[in-house]
Amino acid sequence: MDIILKYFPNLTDTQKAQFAALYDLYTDWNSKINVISRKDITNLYEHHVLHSLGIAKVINFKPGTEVMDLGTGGGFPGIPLAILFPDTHFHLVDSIGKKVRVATEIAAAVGLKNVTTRHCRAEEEKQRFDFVVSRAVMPLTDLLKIIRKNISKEQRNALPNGLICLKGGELEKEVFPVKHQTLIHDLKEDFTEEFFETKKVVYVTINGQ
Ligand SMILES: C[S@@+](CC[C@H](N)C(=O)[O-])C[C@H]1O[C@@H](n2cnc3c(N)ncnc32)[C@H](O)[C@@H]1O
Repeated sequence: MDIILKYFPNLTDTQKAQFAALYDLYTDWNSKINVISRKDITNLYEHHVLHSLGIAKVINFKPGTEVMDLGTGGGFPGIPLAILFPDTHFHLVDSIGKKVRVATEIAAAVGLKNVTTRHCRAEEEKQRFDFVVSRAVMPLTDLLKIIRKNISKEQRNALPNGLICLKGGELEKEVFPVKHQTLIHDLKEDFTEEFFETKKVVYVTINGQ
């Protein structure tokens, strides 16, 4: 938990309590339904919570922003972002029902009013959003095909609407075929821990329909 305060020192007491509650909640739910690698649970704050918050180093969502987390699993990056941005709405989607249940239960347990969840394939989700976020789900070009229908035309943030995903390692081959305007942000510039050495945030601008 200290690592969250190290990089996000201005949290309210409510946010601190919500982040602190995640450890016991994920430890308990993960023992029943696997949403993160069991041996990685002790690294929850660094590898999962802080990694998810890496998106906040690229964009500060304005109040009223609508975001979909595609392939949220047990709630990453959606739940940590929903704690950090209480005035932004996060819609968490996953095709595996029991994982969605974990995300739903944890969001309710920490009292998040800005989160909705849905058990479906993202291909079936027709709602529109300002941004889609995603971590460890599918290659960039496949994500772009699915979410084109979901990005709204209306702009309300400093950055144009689009896709923001967390990626690791060698990205050249994945980004090269993407025809849209793309920005790659190295998380090692923000977070000094070795885990972030190869971690990146990829932001792709999408012209909404
Ligand atoms: C490796 S997990 C990552 C989960 C979470 N984003 C995280 O970082 O912990 C990939 C998730 O994407 C989901 N997924 C894959 N394709 C999907 C699709 N077309 N629609 C919705 N969810 C999908 C899977 O069910 C799985 O839960």
